[in-house]
Amino acid sequence: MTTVLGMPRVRGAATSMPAGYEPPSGRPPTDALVDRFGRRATDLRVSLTDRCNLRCTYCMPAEGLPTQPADALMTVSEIRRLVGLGVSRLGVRQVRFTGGEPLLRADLVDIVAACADLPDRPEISLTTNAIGLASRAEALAVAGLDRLNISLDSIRHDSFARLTRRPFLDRVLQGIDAARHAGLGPIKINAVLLRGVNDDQAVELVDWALEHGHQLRFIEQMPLDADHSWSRDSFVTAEETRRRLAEVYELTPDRAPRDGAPAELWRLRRRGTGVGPAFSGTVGIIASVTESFCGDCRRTRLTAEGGVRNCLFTHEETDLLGPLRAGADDETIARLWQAEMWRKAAGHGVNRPDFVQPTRSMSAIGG
Ligand SMILES: Nc1nc2c(ncn2[C@@H]2O[C@H](COP(=O)(O)OP(=O)(O)OP(=O)(O)O)[C@@H](O)[C@H]2O)c(=O)[nH]1
Ligand SMILES: C[S@@+](CC[C@H](N)C(=O)[O-])C[C@H]1O[C@@H](n2cnc3c(N)ncnc32)[C@H](O)[C@@H]1O
Ligand code: SF4
Ligand code: SF4
Repeated sequence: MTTVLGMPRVRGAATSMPAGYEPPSGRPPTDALVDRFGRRATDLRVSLTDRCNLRCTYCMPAEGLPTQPADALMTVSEIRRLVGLGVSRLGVRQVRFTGGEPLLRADLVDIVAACADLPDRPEISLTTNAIGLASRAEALAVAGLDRLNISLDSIRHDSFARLTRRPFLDRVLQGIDAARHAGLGPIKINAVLLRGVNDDQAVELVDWALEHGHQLRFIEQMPLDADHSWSRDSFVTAEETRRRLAEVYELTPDRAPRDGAPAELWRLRRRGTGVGPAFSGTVGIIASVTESFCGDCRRTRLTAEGGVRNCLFTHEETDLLGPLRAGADDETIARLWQAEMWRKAAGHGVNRPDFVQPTRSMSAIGG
């Protein structure tokens, strides 16, 4: 077992610790965003809004959710201050903007530019549903966006509309094209498979992605939907996804170091004897539930209202925006941020019998 800061590093079995291990209490011992299990958060995910123009069934309810008033959201300068503090004092190296739908922020280009202009500029990425990206991809690239991940669960109009409850597939595809033309590729495409809706479409999604030069990642559905419709017995597991792909492709694990990434990469080779297109490439599988990667977690999150969350599944947050608006200095804010990360749990606990879903759902947390 490797140790960081003299503490055991959690690997693999994310929710269990070595017998007898007592995590230390008290204050974190360095200026980084460390937790009691020796993990160091260098990857900051910033939610820019809790609003969205889709209603994906695994995320939001059909009628939407109450949203925060505009003045409760972090402004461009507040985002720059917190991201800057994370980068200059707390070891953050990567920043990802998410939501809700980050493209709904009219000032998204300004937010990206403000963070790209920081000393020790972090890598800047975006996770989006791509609606409205067609007209903004170029400006985002010029502002300093390094890369982006786009969510797309089906390339069939009927399934897309059923999953997202909106008929906007063409707009998403236009957004993806525009991003590629703006030089924002290679683009990662995130797809959640839902039983009875698109679980029969894994291979066609892979074929489409390979044909267009995108990297597709299948994501296990997590119990973070507002409708609480997730069921342990029916979500599509990584294992099942691999089985479906194996009917058409030979899958071998990619040997590149995973380096804390949620996606496990698999190399694909189409089976057959020269019949059909000879596609090959990689596919990612994000097995958040059945093969969790919490032991290597490098994440810290800011909600759109400036609260720190140490995990997607935590039930608690520490407000940073309130103190910032009240005039707190960088030292005070950094200590609050560190204290929240210090109490991060070993893992998400979804597989434990006493698991309780967080009150906030994915769009409100920032996925
Ligand atoms: N378990 C877990 N899953 C997460 C977390 N953050 C995001 N996800 C899931 O991972 C999926 C992919 O996230 P992305 O926003 O594309 O980011 P990423 O895959 O971490 O980013 P890359 O650096 O591009 O690999 C999301 O759709 C979520 O379902 C997290 O902190 N924990
Ligand atoms: C919450 S969305 C926010 C960004 C943007 N609206 C989008 O959809 O890309 C971020 C990611 O979370 C994923 N997501 C949402 N709910 C999820 C759930 N219950 N389980 C797994 N992934 C989920 C989406 O598929 C998307 O890739
Ligand atoms: S997954 Fe993204 S696009 Fe879909 S409802 Fe949630 S926030 Fe909106
Ligand atoms: S569930 Fe929590 S601990 Fe696990 S990878 Fe996600 S944020 Fe990290």
